[in-house]
Amino acid sequence: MDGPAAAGVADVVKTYGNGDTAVRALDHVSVDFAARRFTAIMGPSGSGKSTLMHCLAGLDTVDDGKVLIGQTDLTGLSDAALTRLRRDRVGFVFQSFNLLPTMTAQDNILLGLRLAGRRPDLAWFDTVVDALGLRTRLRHTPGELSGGQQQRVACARALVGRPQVVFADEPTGNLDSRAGAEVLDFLRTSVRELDQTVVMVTHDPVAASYTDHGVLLADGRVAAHLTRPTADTVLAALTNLGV
Ligand SMILES: Nc1ncnc2c1ncn2[C@@H]1O[C@H](COP(=O)(O)OP(=O)(O)OP(=O)(O)O)[C@@H](O)[C@H]1O
Repeated sequence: MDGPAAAGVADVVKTYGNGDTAVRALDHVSVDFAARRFTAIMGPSGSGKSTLMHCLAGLDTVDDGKVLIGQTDLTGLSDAALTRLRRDRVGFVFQSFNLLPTMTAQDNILLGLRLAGRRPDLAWFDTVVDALGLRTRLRHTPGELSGGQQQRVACARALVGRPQVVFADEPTGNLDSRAGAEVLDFLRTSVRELDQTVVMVTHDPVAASYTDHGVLLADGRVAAHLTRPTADTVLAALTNLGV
C-alpha cells in the first residue's frame, strides 16, 4: 500500500436474510483503497462486489467490522451524517448514467453542489469538463447526447465536488467498446493527472486493465490482489477461481 487509504473496510461481515436462507455476502473482508489510485473490484457473479461497494459508499450497513472513508468510520454515523458524507465526500458513477432528463449537461453536473449549497470551483469545473471533452455539449439535455457522452457527464458530476473517492459501478456496462474505452481512459486520467481516487466494480477484464490494482472477490472473501492487472492476468486469476 503506497500512501494513505482513501477508503477501506476492516473485518467486515454482511449477511442478507437469516436462518436457512441467510447469505453471507461479505465474510470478514479487509481491504484498503489507496488514495490517488484506480482500483477494480472483480470476481464472479454473487461474489460480493456490489455489496462491498454499497457498504463502502454508505448505501448499505454492515453487521460487523469497520467501514472507513478517509478517517471516518461510517458504522458510527447517524443517517443524517451518512447522507452528508455521501453528498460531500463521495462521488458515484452508475451503469445507467442516472442523469435528470430535463436538465442540461451543465445543470446535471452542478446539481449536487447546488443542492448542498456549495459554490462550484469554476477552474476545477473547467478542468473536468475539458478533460472529458464535454465543452461543446454543456447545453444539451441527456436525450441529445450519446450513451458515452451521458456517462462522461455522469463522470463530471461525480468529480466536480472533488470527492475523497469516486465509486463506479460497472460504468461501461451500457456502452459499446469505443465509448467504454473513452470513459475508462478518463477515469484513469482523473487518477493520474487530476489526483482523484476511483474504485470501480467491473466484470470486464479489459476494463480492469485500465486500473492500477485489482481486488478479486470470491464467495464474499478477498481471493487475490492483482498489481497493474492486464486482461490476461485478470482472466488467469478468474480461471484459478474456477470461473
Ligand atoms: N438484498 C439482498 N437480499 C438477499 N441476498 C442478497 C441481496 N443482495 C445481494 N444478495 C446476495 O449476496 C451475495 C453477493 O451479492 P452481490 O450482489 O454483492 O454480488 P456481485 O458480486 O455484485 O454479483 P453480480 O456480479 O452478479 O452483480 C449473492 O449471493 C446475492 O444473492
